[in-house]
Amino acid sequence: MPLHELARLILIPPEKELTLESLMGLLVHQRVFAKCEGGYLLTPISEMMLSEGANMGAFVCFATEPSPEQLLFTSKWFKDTGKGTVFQLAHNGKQAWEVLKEKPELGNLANNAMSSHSKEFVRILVAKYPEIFEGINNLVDVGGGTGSTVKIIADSFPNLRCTVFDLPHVVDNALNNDSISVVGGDMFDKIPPADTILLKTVLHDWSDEDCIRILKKCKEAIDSTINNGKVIVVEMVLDAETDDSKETETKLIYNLCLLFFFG
Ligand SMILES: C[S@@+](CC[C@H](N)C(=O)[O-])C[C@H]1O[C@@H](n2cnc3c(N)ncnc32)[C@H](O)[C@@H]1O
Repeated sequence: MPLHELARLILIPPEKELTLESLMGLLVHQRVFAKCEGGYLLTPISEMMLSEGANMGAFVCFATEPSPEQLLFTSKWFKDTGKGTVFQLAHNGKQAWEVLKEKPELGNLANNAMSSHSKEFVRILVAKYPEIFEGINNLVDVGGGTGSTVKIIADSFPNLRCTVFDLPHVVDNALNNDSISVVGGDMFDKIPPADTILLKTVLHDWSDEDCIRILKKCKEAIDSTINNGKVIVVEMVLDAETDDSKETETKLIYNLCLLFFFG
């Protein structure tokens, strides 16, 4: 795409086109775009930010909000011997989930980031590892956000009854349809009963002690009369066909986000 066309599409006034060109130069240097004779091309990095597929753009928006200067706390955090996260240091000790509740616009960014992650990675999960879901009747996706993950699972396995379980203000925005139940609550109190519990990109947010508390609640939720009950833990899905640089960038963006929000 030529520069002037790009400027026109993203509503940059002509007097700022020169600055846009400098910015594009920097982004070309960082391999976010490539330069060709007629203008600029997408690279594997910018392809990841297209709205279809693994839209890491939503992740970048989340990781750089509410304000980049908070990243300055990272240096302080490394030197600090306290137990909190970078995010807590920048927010008077409050945990990320509390602040996401208090600031709905930031909460929406977080939910969109997770949802875009799910759309790509759960699609790979159900296509490449269908055996994980075979033989199960009902599944609760704990910390399932607004339900993108269970939607893909329910569409792929129509006989499976799926529930999305998350904090009440999060599931308020969840998809609600015949194949999916929506339950609001706190996983540290009680998880709805099921024969299978899914924890996708949830445990990494918590300390070892908290993970043990969550896993004990999962065990309580699985009916003891079922002998094939299970907990499925998904942290990272790798697709053998995925371009190496894409995979590296995905991990980088993801890990930066984790470092900042969850320590
Ligand atoms: C990193 S997100 C993962 C979302 C989703 N599993 C996914 O992969 O798209 C973690 C989720 O845990 C939820 N969560 C945090 N504390 C929770 C709690 N005490 N009980 C239930 N869900 C909680 C958050 O609201 C958020 O949706």
